[in-house]
Amino acid sequence: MTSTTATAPTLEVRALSKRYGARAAVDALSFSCSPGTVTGFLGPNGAGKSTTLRILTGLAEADEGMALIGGRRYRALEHPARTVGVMLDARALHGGRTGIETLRLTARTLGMPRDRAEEVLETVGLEQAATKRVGGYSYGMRQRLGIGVALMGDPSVLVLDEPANGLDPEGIRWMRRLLRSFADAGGIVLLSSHQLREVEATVDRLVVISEGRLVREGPLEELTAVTGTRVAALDQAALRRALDAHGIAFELRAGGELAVSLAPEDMGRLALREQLVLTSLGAGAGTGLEEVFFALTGHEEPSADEPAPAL
Ligand SMILES: Nc1ncnc2c1ncn2[C@@H]1O[C@H](COP(=O)(O)OP(=O)(O)OP(=O)(O)O)[C@@H](O)[C@H]1O
Repeated sequence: MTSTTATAPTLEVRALSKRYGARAAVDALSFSCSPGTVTGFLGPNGAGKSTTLRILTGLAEADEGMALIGGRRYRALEHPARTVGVMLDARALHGGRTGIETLRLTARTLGMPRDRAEEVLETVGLEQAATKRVGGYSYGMRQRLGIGVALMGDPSVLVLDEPANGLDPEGIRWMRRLLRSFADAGGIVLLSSHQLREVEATVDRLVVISEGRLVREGPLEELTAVTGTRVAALDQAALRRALDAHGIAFELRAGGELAVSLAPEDMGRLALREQLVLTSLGAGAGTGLEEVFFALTGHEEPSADEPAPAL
């Protein structure tokens, strides 16, 4: 989105449902994205991300509810491809055309000036590969070209399905800068991923789904905030009684520790007062990131000393 483009309309998914046979791919899903934001649409494989994005971009019909851009369905937009830039599958690009041919064809289809293709080629960093056939592109190069096709009509909304797939760390940094400046100019970005780590540095909001349903929606910092304390005592029963007596909420966590809604310092004070011998005490009982991870993987978040998944 260029700085001269009018502010983006809001993107809104309202009570959206879609069934395939007996199975609900999307189940009463609602969320929204405002101009100026990059939203990560996260969920494990089969969660319903692609189905939602396909309905949003007019490629599938909802059974119930709706997906709206500026209050309208994609197909009811005056200039859909110039309002919403879409990349659902970069592998679908025609392998026999060169990069520049692909962009020129898209420019012509969308009624954009011919030199827009060169401009976009530069934006996506494919000048060196302009005359090479797309069939010979790496997956990461195809992703760049796919993002170029999405940007062609100078849209105010970008919808990208797994755009980080196949990008190397430099490619991910490039994408982050591109999407950030798009949003800073007032655009909306909605991008899907099945890996929080992959998009953590790129997005500023998360919409997390699992089995077609919303798990969490909100700012990244809020959803990944580390709060509370992990604690264990020599006498766990006495620790639980003390917490109960003070009306302090706790949950049992892996390894027998308790996740307590207190700052570590306050937990330490309480233990001193109650004469409890603590065997472990640490910040980060977590609620946000753990739930996000659990929704994505069905497992708890790896501890800090386990290596994070590679980018
Ligand atoms: N055309 C279809 N026909 C039948 N079932 C489908 C179809 N499209 C999706 N599904 C099913 O709907 C559910 C959601 O799939 P969807 O592709 O939307 O999930 P996803 O979150 O995008 O997953 P992935 O990350 O694997 O692409 C899955 O169980 C999938 O098998």
